[in-house]
Amino acid sequence: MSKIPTTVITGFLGAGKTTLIRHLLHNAKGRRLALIVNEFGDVGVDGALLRGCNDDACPEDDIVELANGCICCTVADDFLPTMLKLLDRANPPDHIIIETSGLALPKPLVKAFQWPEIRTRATVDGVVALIDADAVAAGRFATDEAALALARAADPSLDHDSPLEELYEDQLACADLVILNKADMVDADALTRIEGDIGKDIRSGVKIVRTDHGAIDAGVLLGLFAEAEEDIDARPSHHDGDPDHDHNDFDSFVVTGGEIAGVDALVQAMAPLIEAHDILRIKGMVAVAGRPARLLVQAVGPRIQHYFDRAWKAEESRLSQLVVIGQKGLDQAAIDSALRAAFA
Ligand SMILES: Nc1nc2c(ncn2[C@@H]2O[C@H](COP(=O)(O)OP(=O)(O)OP(=O)(O)O)[C@@H](O)[C@H]2O)c(=O)[nH]1
Repeated sequence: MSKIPTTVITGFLGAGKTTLIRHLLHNAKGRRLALIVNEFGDVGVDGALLRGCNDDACPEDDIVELANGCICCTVADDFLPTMLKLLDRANPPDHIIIETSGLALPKPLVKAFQWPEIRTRATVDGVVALIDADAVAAGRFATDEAALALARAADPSLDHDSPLEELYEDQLACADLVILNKADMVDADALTRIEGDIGKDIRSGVKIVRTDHGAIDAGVLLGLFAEAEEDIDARPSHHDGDPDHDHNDFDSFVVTGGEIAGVDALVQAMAPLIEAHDILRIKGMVAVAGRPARLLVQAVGPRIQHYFDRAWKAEESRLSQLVVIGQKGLDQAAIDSALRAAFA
């Protein structure tokens, strides 16, 4: 029996993993893909985004959400049963894609493929690290010293050895392919510089590909034949031998309410909050008073994006839910009450 290839997509919060997977679904060239989406927090924004694309190429039933934060901590309870269910299907997928939560260390997940029940039936075709060129160019979780020096000057509290940077380096060190995404937002010189920096953190032979909105050919992304679970020891990690890893350094919570008064009110509430607190990511689905469509909200660092993705369905209640993810110690009460100012 041949093993089902699985691609693990890592990448820091907001790097563009969901966007890349949407592109892949639209360009799967006849491959039957199943997706395992590891949400951070229990509001399935990425799963909803993938399902919400209203396209035949999106395999509604083949999108499985893991909502327990970190795959590596819930391997036995959550990840393994989910994998086995996919593998046991009468008509199993041709390829499985795993979107990690954006705060996940890749290595423990790859290790899960060594479990006897999985090892004989699935293999890690490749670990893909998606890098947010815009964020790295701005010196956020960059190894680039010039950018980092600039960021340091702007922010004396920036810690070079922060878990953010370790996570970034771990994702690169485990990768079989690096995708430098958001290439549209950064000039050519900066891209070349970032590639040089990334080159120091990746294993030899690993290629870097530039993308805009994750637009990469399925033939480049899938079929790397890495069998990553077999050579896991060749992939260094800051957390080798460390059973207690770092996701405890992050906080996440959900702000839930009814309708918001308007899009501007929400943006006005969010922008100063992101600046004042250690917020890495805000995303969610929002009901806007008087509007039949659902508003998707995405903030990555200081950039806030929003668009109406589809009409609310009759059976859905018009609830607004925003997931806030940040460094440990977020002032949840202050953030919650400031966001609530936007509600109708
Ligand atoms: N300009 C630009 N924006 C992008 C690109 N790729 C993604 N984005 C935007 O960046 C935001 C985050 O993208 P997502 O695909 O949700 O990122 P993610 O990695 O899945 O995020 P998490 O799951 O929260 O970690 C969205 O607003 C995207 O529209 C790109 O190449 N260029």
